[in-house]
Amino acid sequence: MTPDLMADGAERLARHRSKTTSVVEGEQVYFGQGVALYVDEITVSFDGFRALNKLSLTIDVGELRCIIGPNGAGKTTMMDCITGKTRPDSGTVFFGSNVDLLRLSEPQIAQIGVGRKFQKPTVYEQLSVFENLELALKADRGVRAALFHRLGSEQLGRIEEVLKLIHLQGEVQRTAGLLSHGQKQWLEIGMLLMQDPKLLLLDEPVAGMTDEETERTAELFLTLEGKHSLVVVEHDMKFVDQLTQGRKKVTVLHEGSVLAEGLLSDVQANEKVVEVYLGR
Ligand SMILES: Nc1ncnc2c1ncn2[C@@H]1O[C@H](COP(=O)(O)OP(=O)(O)OP(=O)(O)O)[C@@H](O)[C@H]1O
Repeated sequence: MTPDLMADGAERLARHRSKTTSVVEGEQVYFGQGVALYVDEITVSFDGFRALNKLSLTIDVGELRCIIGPNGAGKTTMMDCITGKTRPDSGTVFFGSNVDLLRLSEPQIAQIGVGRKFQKPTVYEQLSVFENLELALKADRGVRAALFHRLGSEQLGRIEEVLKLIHLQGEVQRTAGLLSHGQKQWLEIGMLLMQDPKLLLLDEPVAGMTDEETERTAELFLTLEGKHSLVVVEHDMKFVDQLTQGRKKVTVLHEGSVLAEGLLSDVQANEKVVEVYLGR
C-alpha cells in the first residue's frame, strides 16, 4: 500500500462525490418496466451546428447494445448527455423508469449507477492492480474511512470475483503502469464493476488491443450482459459481430440521429448505412 497515493486518490474521489451525495441519497431507480435507459428526442447544438438531432434510443435492462456510425455522427455527444457532461438543448434522458438524468450532475449520475469508460485507460499507474480495485471499492467512503477501513470478507470476495472476470488474477500485485494496454482497459472496467453499475457506457473499448485481447474483451462483455446493461460504441465490426452473435440489435448513428437499427447483417446490407459508413 502507498498511503500518500491512496490518500490522494481517495480524497479526489471523495471531493468529487461529497458535493452531491445528499441529493442522490435514498433515490431508488426502478427498472420494473424492463427499460434501463430511455433517451427521447435529444438535440445538442454547438454554435448552431446540431451534433445531436432529436436522437431517440431505448436500452433494455441487461441488454448489450452496440452503437456504430461514422466519425462525427454524435456517439460521444450522446454519451456526454447520458453522463451529464453535456446538457441537451431539448429532449429527455431517463435512467430506469423514474430517474431524470438531466436534473443530476455528472458525479450524481455515476453514483446512481451509470458507469462510463472512456477510450483511453485511466488507472492509477503507480498502484497495484489490487490497490486500484480496492480504491474503486472504497470510493464512496470519506478519506479517513477509506484509509483506515479494512476490507471485509465480502469485499475481498468481490475483488476476487472481479479479478477473475477481467483475467487479472495472475497480476494482483503488479503495478498497473506495467500492464499491457488491454490489461489496463480491463482493470479500468474492473474498477467500474466494483461500484456495480446497472448501466455501463463503453467508448471504443478494443481500440489498440491485440486480436486475442479483443476476443477476451468480447467474452468479458458477454459475461456482463444480463447483469448489467451495456452500451458499446465501436468501429471494429469483427468485435461488434462477436458481441451481437447474429441475434442482437445494433444502432447506427449518422448526423446526430438514428439512421438504422437492427441485426448487424441487416444494417450491413442497408444501402444508406453502406453509403455513409460501411462502404467507405
Ligand atoms: N464541444 C464541441 N464544440 C463544437 N463542436 C463539437 C463539440 N463536441 C462535438 N462537436 C461536433 O459534434 C459532432 C459530433 O461529434 P461526436 O464527437 O459526438 O461524434 P462521434 O460520433 O463520437 O465521432 P468519433 O467516431 O470521431 O468519435 C462533430 O461534428 C463534432 O465536431
